[in-house]
Amino acid sequence: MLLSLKGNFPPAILALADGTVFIGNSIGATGTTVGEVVFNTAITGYQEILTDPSYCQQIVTLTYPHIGNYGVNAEDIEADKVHAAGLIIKDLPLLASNFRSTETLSQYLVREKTVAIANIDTRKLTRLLRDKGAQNGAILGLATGEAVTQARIDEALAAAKAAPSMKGLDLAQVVTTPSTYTWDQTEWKLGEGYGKQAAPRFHVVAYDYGVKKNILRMLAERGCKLTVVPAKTPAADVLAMKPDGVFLSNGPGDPEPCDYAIEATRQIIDAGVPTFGICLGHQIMALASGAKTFKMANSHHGANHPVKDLDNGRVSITSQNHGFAVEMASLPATLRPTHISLFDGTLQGLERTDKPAFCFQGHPEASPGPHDIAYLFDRFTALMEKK
Ligand SMILES: NC(=O)CC[C@H](N)C(=O)O
Repeated sequence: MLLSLKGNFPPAILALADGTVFIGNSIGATGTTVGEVVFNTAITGYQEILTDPSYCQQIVTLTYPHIGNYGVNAEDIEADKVHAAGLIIKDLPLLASNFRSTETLSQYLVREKTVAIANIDTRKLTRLLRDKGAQNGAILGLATGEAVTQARIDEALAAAKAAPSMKGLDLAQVVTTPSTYTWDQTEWKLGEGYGKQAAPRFHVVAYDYGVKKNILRMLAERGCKLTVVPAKTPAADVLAMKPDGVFLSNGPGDPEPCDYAIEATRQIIDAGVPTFGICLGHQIMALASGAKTFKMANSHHGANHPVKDLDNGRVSITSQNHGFAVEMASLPATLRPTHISLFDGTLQGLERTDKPAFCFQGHPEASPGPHDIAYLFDRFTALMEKK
């Protein structure tokens, strides 16, 4: 039997901007955190989710009830630190058991200074978020010996209400790398760990708007030598490197205020360089091509989202993490829809009809999630090959 750790952890308060309050236990750092509360339906991959830079200023609720059961390790990371603003779970199992585990989830959260709450009704919270749409929240992780008082609840409510709206926030420039670096790590293999790219066939410049490491690994695995550049690098600097292709990464926040990225992407695509964008990169490519984006009422976060390839009717189960989307009705003649979500019909993939450029809203790099749509990375190398 998995024993709940209730009682061994100090209390924590979760308050939503609409006034809803949940009382649970603090399983991470002591203190207050605020952010947009979203729910993710993946059943594994909590460490990849916590470290995904696209979760900057978002508090993640995991709908799967047992989180922490296989511990954490030094390898399953998508960035060098936790980026999620906080974590909400139902049950933290007493035992963390896995041959790769080096630490428990709780120890990791404390070390990463991440505020987290357990032992709340995550089903109730998820239904509320689904019915009312995205909203801000705050978690107060109390210290041992501290009690939940009306004053602390009011403090949490005030923090939730004061949190900034995700709409209009440019967070790519907050999480991007401060300087250019090269990347040669390839995909993880059982018994071997991560590999090293030895014989590159292509030089790809990757714009880092909050890039997940597994994207870089999957590109390196396919023969790409990577130069990762800061989000605000001008197109001229990138074109001067004479890349075979340019990659536009995932990232947090609203794509619309990222005018520097939209302008650079326009110039790179105009120059005819093969270009591939994922998630925020997909939205930026769409904006650079004349389409519009909008904030979704129900964002997509999970590892089980069906997406249809409109060219062949094939359905892939995909990993998703976005709160904005490209408006189908806004597509100019030069943008062709290639994929749609079978959950809500929203746009999932686009291709330029006049240039070698395409993009995807979900996450072909998975991490966590299924690998069904990894073929998009091969499509990118094929585009560079052709060129
Ligand atoms: N994972 C991402 O790149 C997310 C893109 C964007 N921040 C959104 O929420 O839609």
